[in-house]
Amino acid sequence: MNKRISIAIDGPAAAGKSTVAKIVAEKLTYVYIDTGAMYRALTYKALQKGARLDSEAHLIDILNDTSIELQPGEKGQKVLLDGVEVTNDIRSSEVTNQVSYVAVHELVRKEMVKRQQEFAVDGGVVMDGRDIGTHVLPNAEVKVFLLASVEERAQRRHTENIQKGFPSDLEKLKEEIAARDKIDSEREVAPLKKADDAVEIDTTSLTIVDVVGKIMDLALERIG
Ligand SMILES: Nc1ncnc2c1ncn2[C@@H]1O[C@H](COP(=O)(O)OP(=O)(O)O)[C@@H](O)[C@H]1O
Ligand SMILES: Nc1ccn([C@@H]2O[C@H](COP(=O)(O)OP(=O)(O)O)[C@@H](O)[C@H]2O)c(=O)n1
Repeated sequence: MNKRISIAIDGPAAAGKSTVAKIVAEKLTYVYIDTGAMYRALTYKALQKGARLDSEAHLIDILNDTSIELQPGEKGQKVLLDGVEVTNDIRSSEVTNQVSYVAVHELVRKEMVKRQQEFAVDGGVVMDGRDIGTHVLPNAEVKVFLLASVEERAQRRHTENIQKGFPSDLEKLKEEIAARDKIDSEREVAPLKKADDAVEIDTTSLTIVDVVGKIMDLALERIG
């Protein structure tokens, strides 16, 4: 049997990480793990409980009492929070605009990283996030850092919102994406950063098929 490797895909908001990670995982029959969904699920629960998002102690208490499951579903990955599906709820703009404040806390990250590493223990995973190549899977055989201009990323989310029938304001999206990138890149613990050994791919003028092709080439080289 071929070696089952780990593939880490990091990058800023709306760079295309989850889209290509999902396709690469399908092609290789690997498990896809969306780590952003885990931070989103915790944020959703904390907001429901009226928790202060600047209170690390409160958030870690909530997380220690929370189960987050990621399951393959018909339309991509399903997210279960304490056994209840929240796949769509965690994509609300309220969660999107608050999640980076939850993700700054060291103890929260430590627990999330532990859970993520457990998912990946047997290899055969494609994991996307912000700190996968640098902290979660530092020994991943393939590390990719996806980039695109903020204008392109906002336009992609805008098109996606319109296709889904959601209200969408391109200028506001641009500001929100830039604000989230800033918090994610400037936080002290495991900031968004390209791992030294990651391959950078600027997707601004690439199609999804192009990006998947480049990652598959890297993966197949390592799988042998
Ligand atoms: N290379 C690409 N070219 C055009 N659109 C893309 C590309 N990659 C992803 N997209 C689209 O951009 C949007 C954001 O992608 P997504 O995978 O959700 O980003 P991320 O996981 O990095 O936040 C989606 O609507 C997706 O279909
Ligand atoms: N490994 C990760 C994944 C996400 N996150 C946080 O979770 C947020 C949401 O991640 P996401 O991947 O769902 O974001 P999108 O780019 O898909 O909108 C990010 O903006 C980060 O604040 C993180 O800190 N570390």
